[in-house]
Amino acid sequence: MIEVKELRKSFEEVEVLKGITTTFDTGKVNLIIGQSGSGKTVFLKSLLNVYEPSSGAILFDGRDIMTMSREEKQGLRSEIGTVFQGSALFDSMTVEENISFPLDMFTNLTYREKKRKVLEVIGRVNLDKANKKYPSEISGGMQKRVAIARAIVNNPKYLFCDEPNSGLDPYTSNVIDDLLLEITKEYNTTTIINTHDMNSVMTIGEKILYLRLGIKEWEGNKDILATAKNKNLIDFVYSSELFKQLREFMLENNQTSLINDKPEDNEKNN
Ligand SMILES: Nc1ncnc2c1ncn2[C@@H]1O[C@H](COP(=O)(O)OP(=O)(O)OP(=O)(O)O)[C@@H](O)[C@H]1O
Repeated sequence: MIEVKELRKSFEEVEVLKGITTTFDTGKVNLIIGQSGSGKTVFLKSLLNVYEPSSGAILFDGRDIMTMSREEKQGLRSEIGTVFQGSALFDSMTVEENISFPLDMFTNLTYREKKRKVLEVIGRVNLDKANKKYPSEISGGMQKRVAIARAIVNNPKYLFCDEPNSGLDPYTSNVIDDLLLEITKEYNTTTIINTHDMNSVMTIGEKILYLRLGIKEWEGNKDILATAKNKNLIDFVYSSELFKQLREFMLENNQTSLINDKPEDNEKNN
């Protein structure tokens, strides 16, 4: 679980994050959404301590990153898996070598132990036939799966993904979404994903945090999204004609979720 309390981040005179308080539960997929410039990347980078927050608290299962020693931060770093935009793979390394990288960096495992773990996650993301290939020899969707395999190879407690669907076709995006949801359950990770993909929001958004101008404008989940009353949120999520019509259809048919779950009554800040 990650708890965020009154998080603020300024760059010189400009305050980008204006006191965000929220909780991300273990074993859940948490999505951060919002218009360009709303502060999603600064928020994610603050959680990862790439940016030092100006004030507030960020607790990783009770451990406040703001008061940790350098060694404690390094220890925490080994518990975090990341999937960044563009997959960020090493071009000169094979799929297998790319995936082994965090084990080489953060563990003292033997070659055989690393190999076993790498082959296990390669199987998990269905890349068995690609392990000796280089990133340039595989598709964008496969590269994303390599990045996900690399993020989970060291059994992280926390999984951070920045725009995991960017540049992918809708079918491949669904494959990646399904994989991230399954992995979150199997590895019991606290998963936090920055996304612009409204399909992801409606299918895997177990928790959705909507940022606007650096504040938490709304939080909820995919099941209560269609009935949310926050106008800014509605304008943002249902800005495309297709999603607008889908929302109207769902409301008319009293079906607030794409999946037939019962909506939970936990909408806040609407
Ligand atoms: N290193 C930085 N120094 C100064 N200002 C920054 C820095 N990084 C981001 N900002 C500012 O913070 C604001 C939020 O930027 P951020 O990148 O977090 O937006 P975003 O919601 O992730 O946008 P997008 O969806 O386009 O990626 C912007 O006004 C941006 O100019």
